[in-house]
Order: sequence, then structure tokens, then C-alpha cells
Amino acid sequence: MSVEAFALPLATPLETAAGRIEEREGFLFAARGGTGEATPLPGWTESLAACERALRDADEKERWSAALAACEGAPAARHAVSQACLDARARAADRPLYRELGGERECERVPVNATVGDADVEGTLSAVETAVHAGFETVKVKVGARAVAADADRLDAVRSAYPRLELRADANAAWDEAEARAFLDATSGLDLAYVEQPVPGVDALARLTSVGPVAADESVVDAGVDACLDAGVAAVVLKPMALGGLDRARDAAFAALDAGVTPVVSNTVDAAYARSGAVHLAASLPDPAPAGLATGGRFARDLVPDATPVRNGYIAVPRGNGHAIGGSAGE
Ligand SMILES: O=C(O)CCC(=O)C1=CC=C[C@@H](O)[C@@H]1C(=O)O
Ligand SMILES: [Mg+2]
Repeated sequence: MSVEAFALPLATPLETAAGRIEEREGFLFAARGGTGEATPLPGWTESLAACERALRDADEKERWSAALAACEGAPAARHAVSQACLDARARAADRPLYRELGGERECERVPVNATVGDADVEGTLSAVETAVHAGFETVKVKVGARAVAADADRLDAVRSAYPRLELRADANAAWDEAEARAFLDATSGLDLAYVEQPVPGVDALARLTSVGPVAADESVVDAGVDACLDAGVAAVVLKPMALGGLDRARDAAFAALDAGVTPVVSNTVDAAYARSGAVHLAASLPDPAPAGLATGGRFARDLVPDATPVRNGYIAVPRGNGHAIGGSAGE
């Protein structure tokens, strides 16, 4: 059993309307033959200190159920413990994590979107060009850090250059309702797949669903998936670290599928173990939508080198038992 701290600088920080993500700190939790990652992101999860407290408490428990209970209210800590538990069980059953999660069909790879941070039109176009040349067919552009008209111009330029690209925008709740309406109106001819979290709050999201396609991200964490589905969103973005684990994110994905809504697996710019876990989560879903998991390349170094590389817009599901990277406790 162990709780091991890590701090990993990003070579390519992510610029968002909610700030710049430059470094990721967290813990690896290892117990009873399984390993899991906790990489809290304040604003989305508990603080680093609260995460560590919950993990140290969990580390003293002799059973998985007690360890998981010790992490209630600390989603990143619970993510680590539940991932370790799934990993240990999958290894004991000699199967990959996505099968342990309940995935019913063989899955070798999952499609992913490129994530393009805030930049001017030129910088945005150049980042999208790099992504398209690398084989991505879906691109998510961060918006909300500059004026609505400037963001609309960025998306317009991308659409003109790439008529067939699946295009998503993500405002990280930066706008008020009038700004969100203005953006949705200005981009209504650009065939955006959706605008992720244009405004804070699920009630405002609900009012925007008649204006254009919107997806819930922060609101899934704050209000719960059911409230977002009731709001009539086109998609729900699921970040296992913020939702308390792969198991809980998968339950949310199936609630969405049952409601005819697209679940999109994403991550909080996690390190290799949690990214691998999220790839397995996507692999466990029927026909997964392009996932927000192409973030590994932003790290200057990682816990395990090159664990989930992107090739031609896809990440191969790590092969082997459990999450299948980096070995497990005691190995
Ligand atoms: O979903 C993706 O394409 C990658 C991850 C990503 O965009 C995010 C990770 C962490 C914090 C957020 O600003 C952001 C998001 O809101 O989706
Ligand atoms: Mg988002």
C-alpha cells in the first residue's frame, strides 16, 4: 500500500477561459496489486491537500469498500482508489480494464479530439492545421477568453479552411446568457457539433438549447448528469477525475445513452495512469464519440513515457491486463 506524490510540468500549457493549466500535481495510490491516479484540479475537484488527506485515510483501510468510503467528497482521491481496485480486479481476472468496467466488445482504439487552446486567428489556424495534419478529424477550440466576435471569427476561419472537420467549442462557462446567444447566433452557419458549457448553471444551459447545440461539462460535476439531461443538452462531457472515478463516469455515460444524449469522455489534463483509465472507459462504451484525451503530449515528462500516444486521431487501448501501463504495486 502506498501514496506517492508527483508533480509534472506541462511543456504546452492549456489556455482556457478559466485560466492556464501549467503543471499537474497528484498522487499514485497503490494497494493490493492495483494502481490508480489522483490528479486534483481545483475548481473541478478537491484541493491537493484534501486529496492527500483522503488517500492517506484510504491507505489505512483493509478493504476496498472502506477505502472508497474514506474518499467520499474527494472525487480525485476516489478516482485513484476505484481505479486501483478495478486494476487489481482486472489483473486477477486476467483481462483489460475496459472489460472489467463492463465493456462488452473488443476495442483496439478510441477516436479522440485535438484540444486547441485560446489564441488569435492565426495561432488558432496554425494549431488546427497541425492537428489535421496529424490525422485528427475532430477539433475542440477553447473560446471565452476574448470578445465573442473575436471567438466567432476564429471559428469562422477554421471552418472556412476545413469544411469537413468536426468542430467543437468550449467556453468554460465564461459567458453570460446574452454573450452565449450572440456566439451561437454568430456561428449558426458553421455547423459546430456543440458549444461546451457556454454559461455557468444548468438552468441557463437549458434556456440555450433552443438557440444552438450545447454540451454540459462543468454542470455535470456541479449539478449532476441527470439535471444536465433534463436540461436537454446535446452532449455531456465526462471527466472521471472530477466525477469521482471511472465507475461513476461510466454510470453517467449510460444515463446519457439511455436519454439519447452523446457522452464524451474527457479528462482534467491527467497524467498517464488516469489517461489510460479514461481510454479504457471510452473503450468500454458502445461506439464512443471522439474523446477529449489527446492531452498527453502537453506533458514535459510523465509518470510513464508515451503511454497513450495519438496516431491518426485515435489512441490505441493499452494492451494487457488492468490499465496495462507501468506495472502495478510491487512489480
Ligand atoms: O476535453 C478535452 O479536449 C481535453 C481536456 C480539456 O479540454 C479540459 C481539461 C481540463 C480543464 C478544462 O479547461 C478543459 C475542459 O473544460 O474541458
Ligand atoms: Mg470543457
